[in-house]
Amino acid sequence: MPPRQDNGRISPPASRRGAGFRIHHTKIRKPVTARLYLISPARIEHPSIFADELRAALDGGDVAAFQLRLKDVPDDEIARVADTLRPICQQRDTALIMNDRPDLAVKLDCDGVHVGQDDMPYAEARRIVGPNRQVGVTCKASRHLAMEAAEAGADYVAFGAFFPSTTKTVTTPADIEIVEWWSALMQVPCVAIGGITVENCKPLLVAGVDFLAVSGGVWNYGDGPEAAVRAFNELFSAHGQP
Ligand SMILES: Cc1ncc(COP(=O)(O)OP(=O)(O)O)c(N)n1
Ligand SMILES: Cc1nc(C(=O)O)sc1CCOP(=O)(O)O
Ligand SMILES: [Mg+2]
Repeated sequence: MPPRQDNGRISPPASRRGAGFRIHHTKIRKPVTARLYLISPARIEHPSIFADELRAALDGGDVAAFQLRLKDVPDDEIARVADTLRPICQQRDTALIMNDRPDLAVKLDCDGVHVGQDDMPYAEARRIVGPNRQVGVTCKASRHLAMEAAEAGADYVAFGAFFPSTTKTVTTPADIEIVEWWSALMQVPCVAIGGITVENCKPLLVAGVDFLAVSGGVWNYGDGPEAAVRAFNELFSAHGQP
């Protein structure tokens, strides 16, 4: 059976989902309208409690990717969290992306890895994860870094930070114009990150962003994560309509 093509996303056949180590991984492809790329909190103390929050968030609507971004956490703890959250992501065709660590992306059967400029070069990450997993690269506010990453084969480039973030203090300010420029010229999808909320994201949609990477704007949303995901998706649909 050929893979199902659905709004720019290719899903594995149902018969191959959740059946041990996967050959086909959920892909991040250029979408027709913007999509959400959810970033985890930096610490998850109780995986089973967070699993309920993630389920609720994903019940709010479409989420293209969920990045496990645990900082200063031992590998065995990352493994425990990934093992708890992987089936939730797989069930909903949400790509599970490991932050910083291509080795763990492979070991923990994630769909891809995100690497920053201080983590390792794109080529090294690709060598470790192989051709079937996604590799995304932080390009801050640099056209040059983004062109280099896309040329090298990155599955997406990430620009930011567009707004002040309460999740990460040291960030490079990025201008929305870089998204306008990228989306007008390039086919490789671009992700915007940094302090993005339901309230402030509209200019990024107008600029043609492919994915909004959001942490605080979902987990700290007044009405809860499910309502945040629903509100983002309503904005995406409204923006996609003529
Ligand atoms: C989608 C996405 N974009 C950018 C980043 C930032 O990555 P990096 O610069 O490596 O910083 P840390 O996340 O490792 O603190 C990201 N994680 N995801
Ligand atoms: C992980 C990260 N990287 C950034 C960058 O600018 O590269 S901003 C950021 C934090 C994202 O969380 P929030 O949506 O809560 O601001
Ligand atoms: Mg990093």
